[in-house]
Amino acid sequence: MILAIRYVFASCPIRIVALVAIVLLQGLIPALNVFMTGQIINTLHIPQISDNALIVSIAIWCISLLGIQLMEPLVNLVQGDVTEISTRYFSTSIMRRMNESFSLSLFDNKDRYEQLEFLKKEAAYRPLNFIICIIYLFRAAVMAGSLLLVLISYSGVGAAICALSAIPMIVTNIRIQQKYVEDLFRNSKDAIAMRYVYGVSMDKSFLQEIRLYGLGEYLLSKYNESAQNTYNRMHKQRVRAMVSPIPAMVMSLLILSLGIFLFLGHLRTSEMAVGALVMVFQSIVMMKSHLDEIANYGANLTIMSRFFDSYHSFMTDEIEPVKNGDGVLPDNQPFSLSINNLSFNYEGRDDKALDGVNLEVSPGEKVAILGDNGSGKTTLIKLMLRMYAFNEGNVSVSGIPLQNLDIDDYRNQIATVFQEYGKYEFSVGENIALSKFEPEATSSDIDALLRQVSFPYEQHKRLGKQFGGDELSVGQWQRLAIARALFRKANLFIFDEFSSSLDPETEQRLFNEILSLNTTVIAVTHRLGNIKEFDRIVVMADGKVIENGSFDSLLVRRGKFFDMWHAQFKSVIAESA
Ligand SMILES: Nc1ncnc2c1ncn2[C@@H]1O[C@H](COP(=O)(O)OP(=O)(O)OP(=O)(O)O)[C@@H](O)[C@H]1O
Repeated sequence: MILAIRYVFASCPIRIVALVAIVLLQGLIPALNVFMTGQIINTLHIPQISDNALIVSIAIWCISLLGIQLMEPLVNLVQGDVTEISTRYFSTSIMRRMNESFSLSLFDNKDRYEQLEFLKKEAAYRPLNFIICIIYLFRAAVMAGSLLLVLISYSGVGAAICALSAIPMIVTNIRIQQKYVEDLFRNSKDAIAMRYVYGVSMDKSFLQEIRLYGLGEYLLSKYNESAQNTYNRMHKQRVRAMVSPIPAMVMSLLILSLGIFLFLGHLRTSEMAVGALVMVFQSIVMMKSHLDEIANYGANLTIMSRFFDSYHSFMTDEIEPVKNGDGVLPDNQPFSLSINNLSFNYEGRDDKALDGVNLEVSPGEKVAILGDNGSGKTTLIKLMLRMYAFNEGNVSVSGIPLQNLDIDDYRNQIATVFQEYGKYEFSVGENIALSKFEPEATSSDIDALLRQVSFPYEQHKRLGKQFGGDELSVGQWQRLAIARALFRKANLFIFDEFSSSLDPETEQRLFNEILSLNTTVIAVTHRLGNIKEFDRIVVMADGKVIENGSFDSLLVRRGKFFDMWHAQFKSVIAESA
């Protein structure tokens, strides 16, 4: 809880102090109003009281009433600002923390992945709930406290016992909420399944298959199954939440009755106006209702603290295994690569994705990497890009060990088209130049690239239906990803299945253009149409390099590459034979 308050306070300290002050005032005004009611009733019975004193008391009573009405919109105003600033603070802190990470390891650790999903989902509303809850709790505490003070002036012991009557309910509510959180956590597997299936049934990329295979009912039944599990467990929990506070309620009521009894005893022996007696009862009822609020909000806060625990651990734990170095590579010189005995297995997996890989690439060389699915091609690329830490073998770039390089500087000199490239629903130009795109300036470089990849829209065209823009075909998105890579003046080009959705003509042309670049090129590909144009071909299987040589030398060898070539060009070879 302290942690949560600390983080929320750090998000906008000045406004929070202002909010606390306003809420404090808001909490005190009703007690002032009640107190003034008592004063007015009491003074009415004093014969020598002047009209002026009565008018002052009534004026204060009226002002306090006006205060009660005015405070609410003021609290809403400041509270609204605080919640928005605070929500932005948490979301941007999480985004910044993500940016601090160099690698992809976050997503391979099961616990971290779940934590990220949790934070992603909850960051949008948990700080907001917490602030509202804690403000209401604070206000209820101030209101109850100030009413208690009013009551103490009539009977200290009676007031104390009335206040104590809230304790059984506070304890019981907190216990119930803790149990609720545990159950919710146990439910989270079903909750994740529900969210996933719901997401799939609304996701455009699944829609064709859902229609074609008639998956709608199947998804519905999967959703219902998880929803039913959740319902069964949570319903039991809700029934328990309804029944289990009854003993605490009875006990609270008994303690309260004792307090009232003491009050009555005290009031019977003192000279008190009937009106003041009514006021005391009204104060007890109001205090009781605020004490109940404290019990509810206090219990709700225990649910929310899980978000802040998780946030704290995400923000402070050592989660990045890749260490940055300070080595800088010279500009405008194609990189060479030297990979020695490199082995790697993903977190949580015993089998090796890479197993003793050796590979030398000279500056400016064009190398194609081939291999069956799952043979380790993409993993090798990811390791070259420093997306994972490794501790078996080594990789050097232009003579400098990878782990000694400044990662940002190194990556700035590399252009890549990933197998899973980004489809940014920004403008066409932004998709190419990303952070360097200036909407006001039309860059001739971007226009030239759009022509180079034969892209049909101009650079200011907005993309993405949800932003009122156009939708692209898969191949058009891929052309944009290629243009994005070509925009960088890189010393190493890495392409992982970059042409899978291109039409043959565009593929042929872009392949040739890329191969004519004065830079080192490494291309993972399954398409062998242009393979002859590469200086060298590397074939991988089971995480190992099994063949490495020129096109002609590998054909002569009659190994895996020979089989691949024949499998792809069987009919052409047969015709020409
Ligand atoms: N993030 C990951 N976590 C765990 N295992 C992974 C991960 N990514 C890949 N693997 C495993 O590593 C092995 C190599 O995968 P990789 O993606 O490098 O193959 P690939 O040769 O690029 O395959 P493809 O031709 O299908 O793209 C596979 O067994 C795969 O299951």
